[in-house]
Parts: sequence; structure tokens; C-alpha cells
Amino acid sequence: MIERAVVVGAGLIGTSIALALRRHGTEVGLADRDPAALRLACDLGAGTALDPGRARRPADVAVIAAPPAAIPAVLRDAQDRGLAHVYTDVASVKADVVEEAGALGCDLATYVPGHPMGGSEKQGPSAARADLFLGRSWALCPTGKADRVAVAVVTELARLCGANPLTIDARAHDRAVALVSHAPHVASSAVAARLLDGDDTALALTGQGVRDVTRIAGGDPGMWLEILRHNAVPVAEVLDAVAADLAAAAAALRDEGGAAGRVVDLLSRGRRGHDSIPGKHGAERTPAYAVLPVVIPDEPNALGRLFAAAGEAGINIEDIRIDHSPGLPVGVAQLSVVPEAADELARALAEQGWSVHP
Ligand SMILES: NC(=O)C1=CN([C@@H]2O[C@H](COP(=O)(O)OP(=O)(O)OC[C@H]3O[C@@H](n4cnc5c(N)ncnc54)[C@H](O)[C@@H]3O)[C@@H](O)[C@H]2O)C=CC1
Ligand SMILES: O=C(O)C(=O)Cc1ccc(O)cc1
Repeated sequence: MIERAVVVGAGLIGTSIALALRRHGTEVGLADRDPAALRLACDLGAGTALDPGRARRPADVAVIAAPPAAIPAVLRDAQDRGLAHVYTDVASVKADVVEEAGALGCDLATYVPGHPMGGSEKQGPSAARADLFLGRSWALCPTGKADRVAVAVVTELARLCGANPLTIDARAHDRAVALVSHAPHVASSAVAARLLDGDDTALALTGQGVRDVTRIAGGDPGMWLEILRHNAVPVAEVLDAVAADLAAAAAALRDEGGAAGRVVDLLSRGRRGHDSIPGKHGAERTPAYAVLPVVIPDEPNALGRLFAAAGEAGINIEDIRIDHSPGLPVGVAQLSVVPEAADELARALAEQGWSVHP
């Protein structure tokens, strides 16, 4: 059982891990070089600010949740201060980070490199959620020097966050995430960058499809540059293959004679690739909340009235997303509530004249 934990880097991932641990009653000490991020994470209930300097009593585990390039030095500092018995990190790239940690003299017996495969395009503690890792894989890449107990503790950390731990060699991990995360990010950015060519009329026609394809392009370019630089060759290989498919599709479309077969081949392979994503068939991500779509007029205080109606029904709105196309007189508020409250909220809002689409 992890009774005490330390999280260094109270951003999106660090604060989400801290919030998940707090749900199990784990005491969490937080640190961040940005005092505003630290204060917000503490105010969100993720933990309390860690005292500077040497730890008086080591925690069970310390999680280094800083950007990839900062991790080796932050890990070395944490180990020098004796912050915990066991250390892990969350960087999206593993081989380079582990190599640099070794070169900096970090203790590799107590360090188990990790990578939770839950996240978002947002940054900072304000976007953190305790359920960010629910049902996601969490890669663990212990080196040959790792202590068995350290691996067990970090496995427990992943489980406490609701994730499925998966042990994999650091280089194999980097090749895998080049395919499933890093190259898709660049491809999403390439599609999103083309939208800069669109005028207002074209952009007014955007639907959910292009929003889905470009969501991750909203990530922080600085952080992503760090990730891509640390996994450059595997990512470049996938991008070359994607670029070849795109070039072939463009050539086939221009060549009327041969178009159908070659384009259909790409579309069919694409569909099979999409269907191969695990979780689509089996272990679906546990739906933490039910989502209730409600049509809202684009006018002042529409959201205020909607929230007031939910409040009168005694229902807490856990989260909200608003989908709207610019210029349209209405949008759709996607209200997230605990599943048990969804029917009651739908009934209460419909009674007050809201257009609810469960
Ligand atoms: N964003 C995502 O969806 C995912 C990110 N990751 C990894 O998680 C790590 C953190 O990313 P995010 O939480 O998204 O970024 P973030 O920008 O939300 O948080 C990073 C935090 O680290 C702090 N920080 C930077 N240098 C520091 C230092 N030297 N000492 C202490 N704190 C420091 C920053 O002030 C910031 O609060 C990265 O290594 C990233 O590769 C892993 C999985 C998903
Ligand atoms: O936004 C999403 O859906 C993600 O998949 C985010 C993400 C970003 C970086 C990672 O290393 C892992 C996950």
C-alpha cells in the first residue's frame, strides 16, 4: 500500500496522479518550480506543498512529472534529497531519459521509468482529473538494475490510478509510442495546420470529424518538440510511411484511371487499423460520467440558466464541454454527471423546456 507519495511537477499529469492517489487516502507532497502551478494543485486538493531540502522521512514513492528534458536532473535532485524509497517518472519517451539519468549518476535500482498512456492536449493543474488514467495502459520500463520491490511499488501506483501496468523494454516502448502517439501527433498537426488556409466560410463548416482529427494538435509545441527530439528516428520512420500513403493517394486521385483501387486500398487499411485499436472491442475505458447533450441558445446567461436548472434539481455537473459552430444561433452543451443522476437531470431539464438529447 502506498501511504505517502511525492509528486515533483504539479502540471496536468502530476496533479492527475496526485488526485487519483488522494482518492485512496494517500498523503501527497507536491513540488513545482512554478509557484502558481503548485498553489493551484494544492487548492484542488491534490496534496500539500513539500518542504524544500532533505526529506525528514522518505515517502513510499516519488513521481517525477516534469517535461522529459528536465527529468534526469530532477530525479537526481530528488534522490539526493532522499525524497522517497522508490522513484518513477512519466515522460512520454523512455530510452534517452533513462540513459541520461544513468549518465547523471541516478540510482537505477530504485528508479522504475514509467509512462501513463492517459493525457490530453491541455496543460497545467487546472486540466487535471483523478480519472485521467482509468482503463489506460501504463508502461513500465525497468532497467536490468531495478530492484524487485521498486517495480512492485510502481506497479501498485499505476493500479491505484486505475491504469493497467504493462512492462516493456525502453526502446520497444519508444518504437511503439512513435506509432501510436508521437507520429499521430505530427499528422494531426499537419492536418490542423492546413486549416490556416481556410477562410471564415470554410471554417464555419467544420464538423466533429475534423475536431476529432485535430484535437491533439492543440498540445503545447514546446513539450512536443522535446518529446519528438527524444524519439526522432522511430517517429521519422512512421512519418515517412504516412507521407508515402498520402502521396500515393494524391497521385491516384489525379490519375482518374487508377484512382478507385489505390484510394480504396488506403481507406480499407485505415478502417482495419482503426478497428485494431484495443478497447474498441474489449476493455473499453470505464465511463466515469454519463454525458447529457443539451441544446443551448447562443445568448447571454444561457449557461447560467442551465446550471441553475441543474442546481435546482440537486444535481452536480462534474464537467462540461460546449460544441458550437461559429455563427450558429445554438450550440450543444455536453454535461457530464454521475451515471445515476443522468435520467433525473434529463427529466428536470426537459420539464423546464430545455432541448435534451440523452
Ligand atoms: N500531456 C500528456 O497528455 C502527457 C504527458 N506525459 C508526460 O508528462 C510529463 C508532464 O507533462 P504535462 O503534465 O502534460 O505538462 P505540464 O506542463 O502540464 O506540467 C509540467 C509541470 O512541470 C513543472 N516543471 C518543469 N520543470 C520543472 C522542474 N525542473 N522542477 C519541478 N517542476 C518542473 C512545470 O512548471 C509544470 O507545472 C512530460 O514528461 C510528458 O512527456 C505523459 C503522458 C501524457
Ligand atoms: O490527448 C490524448 O488523447 C493523449 O493520448 C495524450 C497523450 C499525450 C502524450 C502521451 O505521452 C500520452 C498521451
